[in-house]
Amino acid sequence: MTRQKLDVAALDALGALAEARGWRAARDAMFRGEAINTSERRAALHTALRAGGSRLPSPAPAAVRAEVAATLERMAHIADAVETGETAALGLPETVTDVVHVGIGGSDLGPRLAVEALAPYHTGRVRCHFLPNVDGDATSTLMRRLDPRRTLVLLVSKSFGTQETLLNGRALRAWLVAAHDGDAEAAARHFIAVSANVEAAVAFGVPRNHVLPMWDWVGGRYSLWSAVGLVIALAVGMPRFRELLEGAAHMDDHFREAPWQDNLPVLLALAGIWNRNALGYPSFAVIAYADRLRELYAHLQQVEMESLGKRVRADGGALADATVPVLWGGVGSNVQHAFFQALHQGTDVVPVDFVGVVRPDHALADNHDALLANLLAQAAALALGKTREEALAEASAGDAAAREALAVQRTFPGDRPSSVILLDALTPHSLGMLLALYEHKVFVQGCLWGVNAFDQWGVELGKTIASAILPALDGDAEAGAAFDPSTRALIEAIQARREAR
Ligand SMILES: O=P(O)(O)OC[C@H]1O[C@H](O)[C@H](O)[C@@H](O)[C@@H]1O
Repeated sequence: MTRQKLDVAALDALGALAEARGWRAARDAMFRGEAINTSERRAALHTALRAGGSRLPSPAPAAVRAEVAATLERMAHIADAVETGETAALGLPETVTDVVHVGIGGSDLGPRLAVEALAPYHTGRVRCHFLPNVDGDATSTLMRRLDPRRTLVLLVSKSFGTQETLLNGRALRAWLVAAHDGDAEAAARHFIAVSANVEAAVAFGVPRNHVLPMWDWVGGRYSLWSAVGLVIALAVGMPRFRELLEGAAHMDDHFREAPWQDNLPVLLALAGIWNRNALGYPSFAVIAYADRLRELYAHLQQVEMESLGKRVRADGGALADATVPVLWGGVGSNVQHAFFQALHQGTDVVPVDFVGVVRPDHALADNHDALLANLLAQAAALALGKTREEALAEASAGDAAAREALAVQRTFPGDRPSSVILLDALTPHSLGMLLALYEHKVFVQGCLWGVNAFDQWGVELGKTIASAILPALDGDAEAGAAFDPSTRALIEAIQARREAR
């Protein structure tokens, strides 16, 4: 259900634009596995990861499908072993009570969202913990709280070169080696790695048969469907993980079959393009009225902003239009009591996607009705607003001038766009559909803007500078001298305060 500021003529014009830009041919090229990520000369075949759940024949290369099936089998062995307590047979610790998933960005956000969203489906065999950040606070807290002998560590990194993940991995390795009285081989049994860089994982010390592959044709932010999602399978069991894949595959089928007029990802994409380029709205909010989807907006920040945060076209040419709006969000109804004031009466219009769930997984019907009523009310209030006359009719106290002044404060402009996405229930299947919906929305927008939605060069520069800063922070004066005056001053300030302790 949408309340977008688009009339039929505008929608038709946008649809015609999508057709002229060849969105269908581009989509088919993606599903076939053509190298549509041109700057890295790679395919973007995340859809092949879930093709087993599709009703349509998969156009992905047979070799890709075979690797996907084989990896799913390996994941199933591990998940089943954890569920039945027969881990020792796979060379894993005899008892596993806790799983620590170490990974950041795409190797964190999607899996973490899914594990939280599917809480009612958890088998209860293991507790899952996530360690994305390099901040040692969380790492040391986990090492204090968990029993190393019963902990399984998943090192998840497509590149196996990510600083945060490797530092946390090394800290956990030292913790496990100490718990095994210096026996590195015994400690290695506690690790499983997921990476496209298998050799680096082996060099780190993960036994080769504990390394699950991913591939250069899966982008990090599209990777929860791969072995990167092993933690999901450990939390909910492999059959539920396959239901998640199936849900995504059903959205893939819809995306492949439906004409643009009925195609949900295309329609979401067109509404977004209209809001950004025709109406000039600089941001866009995703508000889930479901606590278990509290990380949805964070996952979508990466899916949308890393994919479409580009300032040149895929061919290097200049862009005609602005691209991705700033995506932000939170959980309703909490955020109504925080930032909704600005959404209703602020000077910037912020289009909103409201995501709700019709049937809850609990028996507190009154709570759930109130939750849904709030969702519906906010979408209506944004759209309809309140006129000055209505506000004036409500203002009873004071003289005419005071009532008039109050009425102005209490006027809502309305005419603020939103879409409402309702899931029948929050299940592995519907979650899969929801996440694939946004993936394909991004694909269509990338196609219309002419940008490569599958690379992310913009994250490199900061990483390079951080590596260069490390020796300077450690006191290498020569390294420090190479930086700009602000960075130099900050390094010196940090050093001075360290010495002052
Ligand atoms: O999975 P990894 O190779 O460790 O990468 C983790 C993340 O790091 C990078 O900075 C990229 O911006 C992300 O797209 C990626 O998901």
